[in-house]
Amino acid sequence: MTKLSVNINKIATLRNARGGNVPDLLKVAADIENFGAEGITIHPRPDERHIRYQDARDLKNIVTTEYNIEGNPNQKFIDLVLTVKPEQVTLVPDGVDAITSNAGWDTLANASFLRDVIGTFKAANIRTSIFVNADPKIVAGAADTGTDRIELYTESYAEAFSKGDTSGITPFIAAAEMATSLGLGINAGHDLSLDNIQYFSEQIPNLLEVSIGHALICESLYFGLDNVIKMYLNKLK
Ligand SMILES: CC(=O)[C@@H](O)[C@H](O)COP(=O)(O)O
Ligand SMILES: NCC(=O)COP(=O)(O)O
Repeated sequence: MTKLSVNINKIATLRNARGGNVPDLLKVAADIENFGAEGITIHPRPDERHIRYQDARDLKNIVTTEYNIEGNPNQKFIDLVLTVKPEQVTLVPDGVDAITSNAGWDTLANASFLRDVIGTFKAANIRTSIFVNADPKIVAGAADTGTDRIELYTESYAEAFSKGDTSGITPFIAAAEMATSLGLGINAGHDLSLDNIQYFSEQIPNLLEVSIGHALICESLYFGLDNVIKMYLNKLK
């Protein structure tokens, strides 16, 4: 059974566009859970262009499912996560000026840094995940850091799938098999959508969780949040 965690960055983007509190991020998060989502994901970025650090703290009192905070582990992010204590933290190596996440960790080159950060979060009883490309060597490097899970960076799969090419799944199957053989849990995310999610979840063994934001909010413009969440849950059965 694969859990659906809804990334609510785009709700914060919409709210910030007018400077007020519409839509109310906390109410939307609670509604998303009531509609059936099994987790809430946020990705506070240093410029707070969507999720603000205060949002991350406020959501702690609202989220009753699984709370997942993603981000690049600079000291401010580490302090935030240790204060909020979500169920899961996902480490993403995003540049400050990147428009969105655009790479997974090189777990070999950053082994000692990642080991330290993972150790800090695990000592606080927070489950850890590392965002990685679908590469068995990189997955093996992630296992060496002591992380609980990896998050497979699915952009390349989504891009190929949108052109009718399902062979983009092949490296993800190899990476997932490596993860399972090393005892790592498997999450996935980035550019997953109603179009590509079912094939991905059917092909990837032991997929524990997907986090989906951009496409899910876009699809909700046409079908409504409640319907879209149920459509995802149906495809993940
Ligand atoms: C980690 C990841 O894959 C991202 O998709 C992410 O959390 C989205 O971030 P933005 O909403 O800032 O594009
Ligand atoms: N971890 C991926 C995520 O939270 C959402 O990514 P996207 O669906 O906004 O591309």
